[in-house]
Amino acid sequence: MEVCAARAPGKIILAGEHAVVHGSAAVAAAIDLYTRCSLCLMPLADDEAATTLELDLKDPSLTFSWPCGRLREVLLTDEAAGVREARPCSPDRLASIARLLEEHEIPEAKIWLSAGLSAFLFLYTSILGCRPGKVTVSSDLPMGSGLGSSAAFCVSMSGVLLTAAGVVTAVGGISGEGMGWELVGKDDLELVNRWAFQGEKIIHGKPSGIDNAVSTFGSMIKFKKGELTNLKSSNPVKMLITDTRVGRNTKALVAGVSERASRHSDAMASVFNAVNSISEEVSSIVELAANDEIAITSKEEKLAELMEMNQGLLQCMGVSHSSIETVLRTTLKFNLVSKLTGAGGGGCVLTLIPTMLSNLVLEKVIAELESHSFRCFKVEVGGQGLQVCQGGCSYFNGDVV
Ligand SMILES: Nc1ncnc2c1ncn2[C@@H]1O[C@H](COP(=O)(O)OP(=O)(O)OP(=O)(O)O)[C@@H](O)[C@H]1O
Ligand SMILES: C[C@@](O)(CCO)CC(=O)[O-]
Ligand SMILES: [Mg+2]
Repeated sequence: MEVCAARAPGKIILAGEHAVVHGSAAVAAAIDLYTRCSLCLMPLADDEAATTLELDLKDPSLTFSWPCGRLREVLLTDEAAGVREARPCSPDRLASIARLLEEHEIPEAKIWLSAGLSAFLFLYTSILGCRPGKVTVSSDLPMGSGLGSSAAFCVSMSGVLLTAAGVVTAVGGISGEGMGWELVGKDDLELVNRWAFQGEKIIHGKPSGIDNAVSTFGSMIKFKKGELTNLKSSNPVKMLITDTRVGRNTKALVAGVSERASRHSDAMASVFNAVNSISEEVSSIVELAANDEIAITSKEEKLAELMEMNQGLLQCMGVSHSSIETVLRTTLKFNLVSKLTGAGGGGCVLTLIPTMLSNLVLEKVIAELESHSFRCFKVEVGGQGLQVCQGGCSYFNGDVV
């Protein structure tokens, strides 16, 4: 029984969501909340009826299983057809995957999982064929809330599958972490990113690629038309994340913005253009070195103003929500600026935490936000991207320990 695992981080978008789908620049950073996938490859048995592909989702505690013979029959495939180039999921293959999912009773309240399950079946069978195995997924990220849960799912899944296929290899441990997680070389990361993007297309419809890129490569990045620039943030950027717990779906929100853009093409082109300028300015500001209190405060004031402007333009795109407006009003009472992050329509909101803000005030802000039944997270911004744990990693109940 071969065992390997991968973990990939969620993300925040500091500026540029939605506009990035239409060619504007955006700025995003990895956060220290992860999705972890582990894989046990089972030996091939003579009795095919006995072999299955199993997916165990720890959150929300559901298990799915497909007989390998049934996968072969419906997908008309056995061997994976070369994994060094990521292939898109054809409409025929997506229809076959939908048939396989229909054979499962997905609870009505969890029907939103179908997109993730489709991406899983596509990635698994494309990379490993119809081999028997058990994949376990657990995540720190709220799903469908703007923190890139779909991208972290596709990146960690692609990472573990490509590691098992022997085409991605670990290059060394992470200092200070004795958990067996290792980094991955640049070319391997590029390959994982291309596969994860194909998975994101199944979940998002028309992703820009920013979420899978920041989850794969980590750090803080500027992203424009598929081009990625690493940003060296010279001072820590502190953000509070508030999850409004209002569920929404990125695919529908992205489609809604595109429809508005086709109804008002000139006006929306100006909106996207303004967002592009905001993202360019945000990316230069985060790289500015500020060495004293005055310089740090001035840098933070500029960032806050740009976030406020970006939020106004997201309202123009039609992706704000009354719950987001409540967060904005609440934090403004403490002179703090917030903007939605990710696709909006509910989900998560970012609040810039100035370096000089006292912990006492921050705790008051959190208490007031939580009195609205929102959930707050303090996160580290700009950390590592994909990490893997190859062979030899101890495996316990789906967690790498
Ligand atoms: N751990 C997971 N297990 C199974 N499916 C998942 C998991 N994480 C994400 N998904 C799939 O991704 C979908 C959520 O993706 P969606 O793009 O709508 O939100 P998000 O990625 O959290 O937010 P954003 O795209 O705005 O950053 C879920 O409905 C599910 O289908
Ligand atoms: C809304 C969006 O811009 C970001 C979602 O995190 C979609 C995308 O870029 O794929
Ligand atoms: Mg997503």
